[in-house]
Amino acid sequence: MVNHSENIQNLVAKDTSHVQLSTAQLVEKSLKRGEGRLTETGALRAETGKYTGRSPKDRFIVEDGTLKDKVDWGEVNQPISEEVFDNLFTKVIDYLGQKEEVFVFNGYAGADEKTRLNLSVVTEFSWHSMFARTMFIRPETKEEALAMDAQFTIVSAPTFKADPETDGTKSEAFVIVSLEKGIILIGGTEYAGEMKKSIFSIMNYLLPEQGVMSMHCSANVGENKDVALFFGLSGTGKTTLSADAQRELIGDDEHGWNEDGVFNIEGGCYAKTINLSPEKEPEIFKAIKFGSVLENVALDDEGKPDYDDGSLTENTRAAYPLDHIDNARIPSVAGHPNTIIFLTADAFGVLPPISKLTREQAMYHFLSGFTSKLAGTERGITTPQPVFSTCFGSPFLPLHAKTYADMLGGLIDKHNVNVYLVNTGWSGGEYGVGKRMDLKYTRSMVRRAISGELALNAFEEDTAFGLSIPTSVAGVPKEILNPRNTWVSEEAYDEKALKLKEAFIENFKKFGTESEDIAKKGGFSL
Ligand SMILES: Nc1ncnc2c1ncn2[C@@H]1O[C@H](COP(=O)(O)OP(=O)(O)O)[C@@H](O)[C@H]1O
Ligand SMILES: C=C(OP(=O)(O)O)C(=O)O
Ligand SMILES: [Mn+2]
Repeated sequence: MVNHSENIQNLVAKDTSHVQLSTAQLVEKSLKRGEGRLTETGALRAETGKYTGRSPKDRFIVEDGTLKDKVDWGEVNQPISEEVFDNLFTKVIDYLGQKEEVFVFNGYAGADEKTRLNLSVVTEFSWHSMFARTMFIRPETKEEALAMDAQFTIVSAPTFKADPETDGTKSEAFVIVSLEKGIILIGGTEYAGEMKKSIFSIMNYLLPEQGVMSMHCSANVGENKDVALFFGLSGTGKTTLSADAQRELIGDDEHGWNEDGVFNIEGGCYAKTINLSPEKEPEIFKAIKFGSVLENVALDDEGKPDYDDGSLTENTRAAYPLDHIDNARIPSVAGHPNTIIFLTADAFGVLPPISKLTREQAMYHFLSGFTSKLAGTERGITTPQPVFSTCFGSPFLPLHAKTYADMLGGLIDKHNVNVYLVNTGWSGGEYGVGKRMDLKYTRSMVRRAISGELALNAFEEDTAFGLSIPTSVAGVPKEILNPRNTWVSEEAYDEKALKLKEAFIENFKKFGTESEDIAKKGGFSL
């Protein structure tokens, strides 16, 4: 029998383990160990080698007895046996035990104290500890951190490579969650995003059990306490659109919604930095300074980042604590949302840039989760891949999609929320022909949706999907509002739109006959 907690405690208690180092100490350590370099604004920059995005095929959940019926097993939540887990756990602990030093960060997931999770993150790399310190919620004092009892522990050993033949993994990399033991074991990959997204997956398991909705969305709040949520799969614009000088940022990626309102799960943001510019995304650009971590961003000899350089990956990243954003709300808690925006990056270029959804359409589109996987975010994705990612976050959902959809439906009704579908993807033709929607237009549309101004406008129904498209939006050229007008050929548009509609219908079959009603009311039945 492996005593997991004793093993972890012994590792943490070693003289050579650094527990709860300050940001300055972690930066110094990282530089001394040759893990990274400083940028001209004092950010720490690291490269992650072969793995520059998440590796979903290497992600597993231990099939413990008590979980069998709860987890939605399949391609996303791949089962792995306790035996395989224990064997790898022992190897990884031994491996880390032989290292000259390891790093430990203790903190929280969840800004709501009633449901927050105590975390411990044990890492081989100093810069990974810095990432954890940046992304999770920091205890106020070191004493508080040292006194914590972890409910979940991440053990990360990126230079430990599994042997699929003997270790029972699919490759050298693995991200294995044991919900029962409260352990996440990561090896073979240096991409830091695995750590934050595995904790998110766990919160998506734990929060619904406590009656709290968990969501893959960003959130911000305006002067009038009007809260907006932006759901979307990776790269669709959650981080970019939630950073808005006119509104307080609650968080950029992971939130809970309880009887008091919404709260952030994290303490930091994780922005994509490809083509980042101070003109288009000033808040994010300014947030990258001492205390931030850059991943796979090109750096010249003088330490100046070149954000246009995607030679290491399209998925270049910046992690920064929430307080690097001027108008961040800390603690990151706010009231109930008035507006929900579903972000989709439609690579076919057929969905309107903004449309207002009825309650039924909202349920249908939430369950469908149509969007694209964008280049670099997952291993092997180099061009946008259309995908149905249920709840706009299927890679992170351990439970059945209906659990989340039912909760959201109930909350939308109770709080009378306006829901919009926003296409941040292609316009004027599909990927390769048209171009990505102009960010400044998306921002204008989103601002007007949130202010309530848009709901008062006149709408027309689109021919393909029955969506309500506003006939005008201040600051946005009229002709881009209905995508049919932006294509060179209307026939070509109609053909592509019909294909997408058929794909929607086909995809929805997986939700079974009990969901037929949702499809019918959402306007998607044959
Ligand atoms: N119309 C648009 N809306 C939102 N983002 C856009 C748009 N056009 C281009 N982008 C770019 O797409 C990326 C969106 O990424 P990000 O906001 O980090 O997504 P997420 O947080 O959902 O993963 C950014 O690099 C942003 O500059
Ligand atoms: C970190 C990620 O999420 P996002 O792009 O949604 O910020 C990810 O998908 O690896
Ligand atoms: Mn993001």
